[in-house]
Amino acid sequence: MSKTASKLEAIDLNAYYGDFHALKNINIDMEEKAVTAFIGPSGCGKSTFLRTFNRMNDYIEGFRVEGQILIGGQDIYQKNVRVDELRKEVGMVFQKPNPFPKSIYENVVYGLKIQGIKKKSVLEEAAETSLKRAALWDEVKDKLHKSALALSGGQQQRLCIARALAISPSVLLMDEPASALDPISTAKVEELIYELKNDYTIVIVTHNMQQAGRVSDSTAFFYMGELVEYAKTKTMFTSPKDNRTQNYITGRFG
Ligand SMILES: Nc1ncnc2c1ncn2[C@@H]1O[C@H](COP(=O)(O)OP(=O)(O)OP(=O)(O)O)[C@@H](O)[C@H]1O
Repeated sequence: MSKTASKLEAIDLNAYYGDFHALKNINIDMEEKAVTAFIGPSGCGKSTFLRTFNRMNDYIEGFRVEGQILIGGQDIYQKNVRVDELRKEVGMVFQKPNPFPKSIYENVVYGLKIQGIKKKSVLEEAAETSLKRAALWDEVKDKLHKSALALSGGQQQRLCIARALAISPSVLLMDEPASALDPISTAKVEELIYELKNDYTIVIVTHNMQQAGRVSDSTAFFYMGELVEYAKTKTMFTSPKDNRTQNYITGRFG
C-alpha cells in the first residue's frame, strides 16, 4: 500500500450483522490528507462503516460485507490482503482512552515492539516524535517511565493518538475521540486533529455537530444505514440538500 495514496473509497458497500442490514449501498470517495466527519443519529451505522476501513468488524461473528472498500485504490477485503499489514497503515483511536497498564513510553512503542523493533535508539526516537506529534511531549517528557494510567483522561487520549501514530499509519480512524473528555482536553484533541491532517487522512465519528464543523473538511450524514448526504462541511451545515440532514443538524431528531 502506498504511503501517499491514502484516499478512502467505498463502492456499493453493504454490510450485515447476520440478517441485519447495517450499511446499505454506500458509495463515497474521501479525499486524502483531509478530515471527514461521520455524523448521524445513534445506530445509523457510523461506527460500523468506520470499522470497515481497518477490518475491525472481522472479529464479529456473523458480520459480512459486499462491495468494495478501497484504500489508495486497493480493495482491502481481497483475500491476499494481510490484515496485520493493513492495520499498520490504518491506525485507530477509540471513544474511551484505552492505554495499556504500562508506562507512557511502553504504550507508545508497543506496536513497534510487536513488529520486532528492538533497538533502543529507534524506539526512543519514535516515542519522542510520536508524543510530539500528539502534542503531549512537553507534559510527559520527564515521566516517560511512569504509569500511563496516572495521566488525566485528556492526556491518556493524546497518548492513545501517539500510540497510533508511532506505527506510521497513513490513515487515522477516530471513533468519537473526544466524547469522554472535558472541554479543554476536547479543544486540544480538536487542534491536534486539525494539525494532523497535513500528514494523515482522518475520519472522525462524532455526535457533536460543532466539532464536525470545527475539524472536518467534509461531512457524511448517515441515517438508518444509508449515506444520505456527503458534502463539504460548510455546505452541509449551511445548505443541506436532504430534509433528513436538515432535521438532524438543526436538532430535530437524534
Ligand atoms: N456486533 C453487532 N451485532 C449486531 N448488530 C450490531 C453490532 N454492532 C452494531 N450493530 C447494529 O448495527 C447498527 C449500526 O450500529 P453502529 O454502532 O455502527 O451505529 P452508530 O451510528 O455508530 O451508533 P452510535 O452513534 O450509537 O455509536 C445498529 O442498529 C446496531 O444495533
